[in-house]
Amino acid sequence: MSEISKIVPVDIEFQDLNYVIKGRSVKRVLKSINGNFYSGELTAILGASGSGKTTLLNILAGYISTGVTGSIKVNGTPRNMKTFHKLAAYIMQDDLLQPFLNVEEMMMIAAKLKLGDLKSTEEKSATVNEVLTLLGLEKCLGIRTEELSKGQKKRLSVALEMVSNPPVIFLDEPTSGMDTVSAKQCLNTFQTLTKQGKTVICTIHQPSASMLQQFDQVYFIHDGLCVYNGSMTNIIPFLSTLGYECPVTYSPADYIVETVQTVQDSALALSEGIQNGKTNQRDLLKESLSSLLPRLPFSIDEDIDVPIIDAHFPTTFWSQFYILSSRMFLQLKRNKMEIWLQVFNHAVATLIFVLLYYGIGNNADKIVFTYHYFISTLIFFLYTYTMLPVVLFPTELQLLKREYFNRWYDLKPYFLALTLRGLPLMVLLGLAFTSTTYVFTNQPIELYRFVWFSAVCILTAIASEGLGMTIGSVCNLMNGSMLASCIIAALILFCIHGAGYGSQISPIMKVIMHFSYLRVGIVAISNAMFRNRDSMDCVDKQYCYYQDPKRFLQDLGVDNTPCSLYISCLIVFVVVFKASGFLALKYRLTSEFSKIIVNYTYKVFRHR
Ligand SMILES: Nc1ncnc2c1ncn2[C@@H]1O[C@H](COP(=O)(O)OP(=O)(O)OP(=O)(O)O)[C@@H](O)[C@H]1O
Repeated sequence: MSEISKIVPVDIEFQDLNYVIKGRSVKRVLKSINGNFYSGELTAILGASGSGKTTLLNILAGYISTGVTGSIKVNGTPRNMKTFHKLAAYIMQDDLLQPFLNVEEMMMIAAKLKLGDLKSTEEKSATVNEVLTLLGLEKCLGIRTEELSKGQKKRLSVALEMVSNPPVIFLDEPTSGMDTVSAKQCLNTFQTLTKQGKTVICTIHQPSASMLQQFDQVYFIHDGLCVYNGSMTNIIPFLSTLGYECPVTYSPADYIVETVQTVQDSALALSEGIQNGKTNQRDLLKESLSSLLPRLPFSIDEDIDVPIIDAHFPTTFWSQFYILSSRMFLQLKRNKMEIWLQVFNHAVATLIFVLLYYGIGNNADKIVFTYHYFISTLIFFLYTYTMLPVVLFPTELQLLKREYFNRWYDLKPYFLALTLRGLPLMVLLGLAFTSTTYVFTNQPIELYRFVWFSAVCILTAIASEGLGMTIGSVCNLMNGSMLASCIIAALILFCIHGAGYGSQISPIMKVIMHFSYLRVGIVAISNAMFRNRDSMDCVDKQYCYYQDPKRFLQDLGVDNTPCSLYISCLIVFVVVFKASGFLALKYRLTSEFSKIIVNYTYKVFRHR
């Protein structure tokens, strides 16, 4: 028997399921609903927009847990999320696929991450081919994901999860945006999966009558209540018993949705008639066939066919890191546009800096301009590397969501791979920028000064990337851009405050200013570049105040602290911002983590 046809039947049952959102007002999205979804069946959750379909799917898949009460059972035993995660795959509505990779590469990466280190490459390749053939994608092997049609993309999303052969598949509106033919093809695919004994549950928005015939079970929701639960063929008799006659020209599904919205109290009547989902108007034949399949309780790990190596994941930390790094570097290599844009950005900036500050480096009359050059350089690195993740990370998050939620890998190896991905280009372009501008602005040709200067610039860039990642993880593009601009402005203000009047800066203000890593950077650069230096060139030596650059350092309020201390301080900033980026990402992706923070904050304020 082939790998993917070995399946354990999984039934899902939920009772008295409530979901309450506590925002500005309390909203009860699901109201004590009940239901049973069976293995080997294709189930649709239906209802008007805003009725609660996605919410129910999210709760059943375990994507939402805060604010949920009621019981969810898997094969008769209470759902254990740790085990259930290994049984189920969740394909979200706005699932994005990794760009710049072809179908075969995507599938092999999924296989490497999901099938673990215990299976050979040949075995993984065989599974990939089998899944692709099953989902009708065998001819798309070399096609890049962005060139696939909407239907092919959705099938690829399913194929990626199918690699580990999950017995339960949740899909949020898998046919939205497709024409009827593609939508029916997609549903045919899901029917094929149910024939292997899988439990396939999806939400569907406005399905055609012929599409509905493909479902074994339909579950209608209206305003958080279940208004029908059973087979399509039993809808009309059920409605009839409650006094609602569906006209012959009407699709029963449209009739239910319209009736509950337009006829007063009909939703309550239907909900009572179906006991809010407790009753299931199933086909008797299916019921008796389904009862023949043995159901195992899923309380122990041995029930699952996926090897578990790293407590929760099929592969070790370093395998995950290696696979993810390889994928990221392959994508970076193919994303020529991103590389060229960064090269262009640095080249234009270099040109502007050279034109603005050409040859001034040893000129005491122009020492203020030299200082401007240092500050502008830091601002360039701050701005570029903060804004890049703020702009790009919200999309990256969408890509990350499905893979992380479906337990392909842990966040730590992903974050490490992501951090290292941009580093070579950042260092290369950064050094090209600093060395060119350093030479053309005529700074002292002394290795240690150049090394300090470049080190501060690169560390500023890395810290800024961490800052940008933190903002990009918790904010969307618009809010993130605004927040980043405010933070950048504050960092610059604290950096340049009191320049020229250094002796007048109060000691407290000096301490506060060091919370801006830009300030730490500029102090480090000023020290490295102006201290222990020969007299600078002057046009008029008699009135050349800054001939000894030490005076300039005094006016800037820069004391004699060793440069290495400032570099250490910058490294601390790098660590803090990277850690905050990681925590922000975890907060965004893990509802449990968000819950811990919310509870902790609540406790702190309650005890005050
Ligand atoms: N985070 C949230 N905050 C406030 N209200 C929410 C939140 N999530 C969902 N809701 C509300 O819960 C209700 C159900 O939302 P849900 O997304 O489940 O509907 P749906 O039936 O899937 O709709 P659609 O077909 O348009 O996607 C809606 O009224 C929605 O406004």
